[in-house]
Amino acid sequence: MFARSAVRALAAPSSRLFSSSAARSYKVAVLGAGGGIGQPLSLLLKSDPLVTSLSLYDIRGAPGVAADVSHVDTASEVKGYAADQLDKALEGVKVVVIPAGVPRKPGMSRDDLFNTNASIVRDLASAIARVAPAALILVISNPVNSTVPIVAGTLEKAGVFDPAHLFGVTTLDVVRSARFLSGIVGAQPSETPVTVVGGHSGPTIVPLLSQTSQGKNITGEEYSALVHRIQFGGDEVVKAKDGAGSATLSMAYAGAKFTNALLRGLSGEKGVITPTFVKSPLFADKGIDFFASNVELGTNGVEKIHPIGPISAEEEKLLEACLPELKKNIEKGKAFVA
Ligand SMILES: NC(=O)C1=CN([C@@H]2O[C@H](COP(=O)(O)OP(=O)(O)OC[C@H]3O[C@@H](n4cnc5c(N)ncnc54)[C@H](O)[C@@H]3O)[C@@H](O)[C@H]2O)C=CC1
Ligand SMILES: O=C([O-])CC(=O)C(=O)O
Repeated sequence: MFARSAVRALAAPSSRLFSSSAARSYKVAVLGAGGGIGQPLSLLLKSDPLVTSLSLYDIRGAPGVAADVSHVDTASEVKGYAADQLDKALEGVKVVVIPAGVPRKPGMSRDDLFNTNASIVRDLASAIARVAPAALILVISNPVNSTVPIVAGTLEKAGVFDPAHLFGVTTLDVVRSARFLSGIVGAQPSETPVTVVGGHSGPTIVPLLSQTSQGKNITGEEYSALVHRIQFGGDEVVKAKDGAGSATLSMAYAGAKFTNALLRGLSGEKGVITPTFVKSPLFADKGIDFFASNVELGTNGVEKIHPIGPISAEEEKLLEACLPELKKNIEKGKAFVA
């Protein structure tokens, strides 16, 4: 994000986090903008040159966040909306990012958030279906394995579901994998990208280290420890925050990174490929119709869902453990909407 020269960094808001070769620009809404993720995410989106207009909504605090963020010296417009202004916040929006909902406390699983977050996400999806049915929707709220099917089901009921427009944001797993692997092999994280497939909770997070030149030689205990750290990176933060919530800053970074990738794809940039949790044919024969894998992002959102490719025997085992859990999470989300 920050260039080596401080002067250049201040003068040029575009950065490594936000690459942009495109001339188009977009109105983006953040629902849950007052929260731990929502605030830094709104700040980062204000710095993204592809975002022309930011619409910040929360049941509390969004106008204040908007006033604050609006002073950042990039050209985009920022408006904040109070609890009773959801429809207004969604007017004319191209992309909606949803970090609304409660986070974990120590001892909780992501699934323990279902009872609170399922209805929050459903109600927001209903409003999107009504006001901005063509918007692309990025779901951050946990449990992602269930909230994405809830949004899909809600849009389906309203007759406006477009599978190319709905994404579960699993970028934090990708960010963590690159960072943790880089630390082990002593390289830059940009040199250690890892494709992460499956879902977004514990054993459903499947990093494909064998597909990377830097990761494929990691074996034995070191391999097991790295996979465990990637799968349970969220717990590491929940524990360290000791009751004050879960990952917010790294998630805001990951959310802004994924949003920028999506906007670049929408703008016509070719070859924008990143893992994300989408309606997917890859394991549909096993009754699993949402799955994270590499997805090419294009002018209409999902352009192409890539197969997972060749994987190691260990990764076959990880996938075996992932699928039944993921299926259960997806079915729980579907049942909630049905
Ligand atoms: N996908 C991922 O990788 C990650 C997902 N998360 C999830 O993101 C969610 C948010 O986490 P935090 O920002 O830390 O929580 P937070 O509690 O700090 O913020 C949540 C915000 O949502 C707002 N909110 C609640 N109901 C709402 C509604 N109906 N409409 C609009 N806003 C509403 C709250 O007022 C609050 O400002 C959690 O579910 C958490 O588990 C967190 C980290 C990573
Ligand atoms: O762990 C949590 O609850 C938040 C999250 O999804 C993550 O940090 O990956």
